[in-house]
Order: sequence, then C-alpha cells, then structure tokens
Amino acid sequence: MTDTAAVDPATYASRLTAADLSGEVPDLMAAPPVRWGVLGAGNIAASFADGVRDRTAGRVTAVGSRSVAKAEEFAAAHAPGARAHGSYEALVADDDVDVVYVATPHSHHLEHALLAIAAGKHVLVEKPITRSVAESRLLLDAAREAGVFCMEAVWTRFLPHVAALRAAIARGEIGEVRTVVADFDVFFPYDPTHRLFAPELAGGALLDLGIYPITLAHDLLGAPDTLVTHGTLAATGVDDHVGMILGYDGGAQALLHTSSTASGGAGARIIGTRGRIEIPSGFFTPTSFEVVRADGTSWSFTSPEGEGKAYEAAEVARCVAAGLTESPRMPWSDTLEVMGILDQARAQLGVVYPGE
Ligand SMILES: NC(=O)C1=CN([C@@H]2O[C@H](COP(=O)(O)OP(=O)(O)OC[C@H]3O[C@@H](n4cnc5c(N)ncnc54)[C@H](OP(=O)(O)O)[C@@H]3O)[C@@H](O)[C@H]2O)C=CC1
Ligand SMILES: O=C1CO[C@H](CO)[C@@H](O)[C@@H]1O
Repeated sequence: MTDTAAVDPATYASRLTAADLSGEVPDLMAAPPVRWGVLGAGNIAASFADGVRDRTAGRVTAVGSRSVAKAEEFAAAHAPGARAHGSYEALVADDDVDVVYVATPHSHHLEHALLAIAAGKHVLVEKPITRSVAESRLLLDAAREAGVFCMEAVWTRFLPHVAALRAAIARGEIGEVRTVVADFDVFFPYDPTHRLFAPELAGGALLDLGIYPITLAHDLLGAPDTLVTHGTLAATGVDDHVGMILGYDGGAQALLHTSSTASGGAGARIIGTRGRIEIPSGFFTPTSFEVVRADGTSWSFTSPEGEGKAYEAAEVARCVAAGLTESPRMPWSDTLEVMGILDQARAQLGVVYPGE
C-alpha cells in the first residue's frame, strides 16, 4: 500500500506538474503535428479520429482493421486521405505513422500495443490499458526497453473542467479532501457476446466503467489502504453491479459505484473540510462543476464545447515531441496503481479472465 493518503492540498499539489497547478488547458492547435495510426476501427476510434481531425494540428494518416473494407469506410468517414490497411500488422509497419492508437477491446490491448511497440511505434492505449496489473507491467517494460512513448488513454485527465478542478483542490479551495463519491452506471442489454459481458473480451462493468470513478478517487487520494467490494455477476461470470469503499489510513474514504445493469449516469462529489465540489453528470466527459464553500460562497466552471479526445491527443503530441516515454500528467505509476485497485476488486468478486 502507499503512503499517498494525500488529503491535504499541499501534499496533493506536490504530486502535480506546473501545468496541472496552473489549471490552464494548453492550446490544442499549438501541439506538434502527430501522424496517428488508428488500430481497430470501432466506436471510440471514430470519436478519437474526429477529435484529431477537427481540433488538433495532427492527422490520422492510416487506419488498420481486420477488414480492409471497414478500414476504407472508417477513413472516408473520419480520416479523409488516410491509408486503409486490412491488418494490424500492415498498420504498425506503415512508415507514415508516428503513434499507434490502440482502440480494440481491453482483452487485446496488450497484444496490439506490443505489436506496435515491436514495430518501433509510440502508443496511446485505450482504457483500461490491459486486463491486469501484471499485463500492464509487461507492456510498460516493453515500452521502456524500446524507448517509445506509452500512455493509457485516460482522456478525462486532460479535459478543461478536470484541469480546473485539480488546480482548485491543490489551492485548498475545499480544504482537505475527506470523501470522494462517484459512480458510473450505464444499462447495457444483456448479450453474452458483447464486450461488456464476454469474459474473453475482458468484460465487466469494473474495467469498462468503474475505472473512471476509481481513477478520480485515485487521483485525489492515492492508492487506498483498504478496499471493500460488494457486487453481483452476470451469467457469463463477469461483474455487472459493483459498490466499493476505498479506505485511507488518514481517514479519507471513496464511495464508488459502477454498473452495466442500471441507468445512473456518471456523477461525482468531492467533499472536503471547507467545502465540496459537485460534478452534475458525465464527470468523465467535458462538463461543468460547482465549488460550494462552507462560508456560503460558490463558483462554477464550464468546459468549452467540443470533442474531448483531442486534449489527450495533444498531450501525446507534446510528450512525443519532447522525447518523453511517459506523460508526467498521466504517469505509468498512476496506471499501475489504478490497475492494482481493479485487480483487487475483481479478486474480491471472483472475476477471472480466460488464461489468468
Ligand atoms: N475513452 C472512452 O471514452 C472510451 C473508451 N473505450 C475503450 O475503447 C476500447 C474499444 O471500445 P469500443 O470502441 O467501444 O469497441 P468497439 O467494439 O466499437 O470497437 C473495437 C474494435 O476492436 C477491433 N477488434 C479486434 N479484435 C476484436 C475482437 N475480438 N472483438 C471485437 N472487436 C475486435 C474491431 O475493429 P476492426 O474490426 O476494425 O478490426 C472493433 O471494431 C475498449 O477498451 C474501451 O474500454 C470505449 C468507449 C469509450
Ligand atoms: O469509456 C467508456 C465511456 O462510456 C461508455 C458507455 O457510455 C463505455 O462503454 C466506454 O468504455
């Protein structure tokens, strides 16, 4: 366990970069132009490619799919002019690609990111970066050895409202953080072949949705000293409705919930000794928050409109241009600690993936 039960603002601030402490969001278009290769032409890949196209100086130069027709269709709709490859191997071998964005199901992130790293490419890997902390170590070790950049696509961290919120907490706006309450519940019709329910695709609410409230709590409080998990499993054996209490020796707590069988949305409250921050809904997407202080004063912040994946794309571009292998704002240590919490929660529920 960690000694980062960082409830006081000064300790939290010491873990942030100067850019984080400023609370400002760097100009998206000022980030260097990256040539992206999209690996897996699915839903989130489309949203990412739209963000790169519309809001950054970079561009998607190639798309890789298991079907060349699908890659061509994706390119036409989301990345005009991009080369369409009918295999992931061909995509990672493309000389016009600097960074591969891995957007396949969680079960395949390790295999596909290793494929890209072996081809000498930098990687941005969708969340969760792998199925487990053991797999994450394999991936990060490979990136370290190859000297390439690797980041888990925790896009939320780079959104304007999150930047402002982190800076506000570091300034002590709500005093010491005592409690984080956050949930992410989305009803998915039960389908044993869907990636939310299929064990072979590393299904379950925890890894797909629960990672957001866990990442928020971890960012503010660090890795917990205790974890209590209660939940139910779908017929396929993966979790579908989970409550968690993260306990910290300093007295702080996080009360988190995630579900693929309930329509709760994604709200969050951060409660401190001198006030609270309320994020009304969709805390993981561009949104607003309100600071309500104990002295009765309050203020609010609203993110500018627009596709949110561009912020993480710009962070990758800045880091790659600077020759970094990891983002100081989304370091590998955060990824490993969050994966560790997910591992523990899964173990408490008895969820095991094929081959583990
Ligand atoms: N940051 C965010 O907001 C979001 C992140 N995600 C993350 O992105 C990843 C992908 O999710 P999403 O885009 O919704 O998923 P989709 O099912 O829409 O797309 C995944 C793509 O992966 C490829 N693929 C490769 N192997 C398989 C396989 N065995 N089964 C299914 N697809 C396969 C397919 O591309 P092809 O056929 O072209 O080869 C498919 O289109 C997940 O890890 C998820 O956690 C998801 C949604 C939002
Ligand atoms: O990251 C995600 C954001 O929300 C989706 C649901 O609405 C998830 O399925 C997805 O993986």
